Amino acid sequence: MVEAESSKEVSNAIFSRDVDKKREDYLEWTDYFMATAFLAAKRSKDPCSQVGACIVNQEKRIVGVGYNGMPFGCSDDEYPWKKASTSRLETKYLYVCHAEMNAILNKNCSDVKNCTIYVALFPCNECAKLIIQSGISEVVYMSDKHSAKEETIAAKRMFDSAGIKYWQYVPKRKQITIDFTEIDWNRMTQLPPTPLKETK
Ligand SMILES: Nc1ccn([C@H]2C[C@H](O)[C@@H](COP(=O)(O)O)O2)c(=O)n1
Ligand SMILES: [Zn+2]
Repeated sequence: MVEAESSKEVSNAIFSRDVDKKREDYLEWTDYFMATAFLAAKRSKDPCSQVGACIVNQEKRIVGVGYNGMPFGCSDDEYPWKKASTSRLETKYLYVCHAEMNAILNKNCSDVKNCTIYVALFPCNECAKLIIQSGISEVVYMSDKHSAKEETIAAKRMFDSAGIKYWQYVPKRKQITIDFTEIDWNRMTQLPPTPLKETK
């Protein structure tokens, strides 16, 4: 009996310590903004590459989000998603709007001057032009897998000339899980609620 009481006290102490103190494993700003870009990418219908972008102002407010997709009025059920065909007109490349372009065009403020764009893939030359002309001053990217392509080399050349800072994001964690059921978890135990017993 005495033993049971004391172990209860110990567990209460652990739980109260965990819920009384500030959380330590919260998302840092860069992780949050890059994760927002990755979440947006989940909307993409592109079967090969889902790219997302998130524009953030100097007050750390998200002012635009986008992902790669077909333009308005151009049905993503009708336009091609193929990478290669005998005719380029039958590939996605002539039609798809890049994530960066959509994020800039989706902006919810008058301009994106001095903003930072978080993007899953290093911008291509066409998006680099849009980024520069829109006044964005910093690019944070996750992957540079197309670094040898002319589009990427040209993009970097233009960023260097225009004084746009760019740097590769190295995630602190490999994965971020979004679990919609978590909100109903027990605050003290961090466990899912015990399933209700079936009543006869
Ligand atoms: N920075 C980028 C690079 C590419 N995209 C889009 C354009 C296409 O939908 C897809 C690339 O297709 P893949 O050649 O990998 O089959 O990604 C973008 O939005 N932003
Ligand atoms: Zn692009």
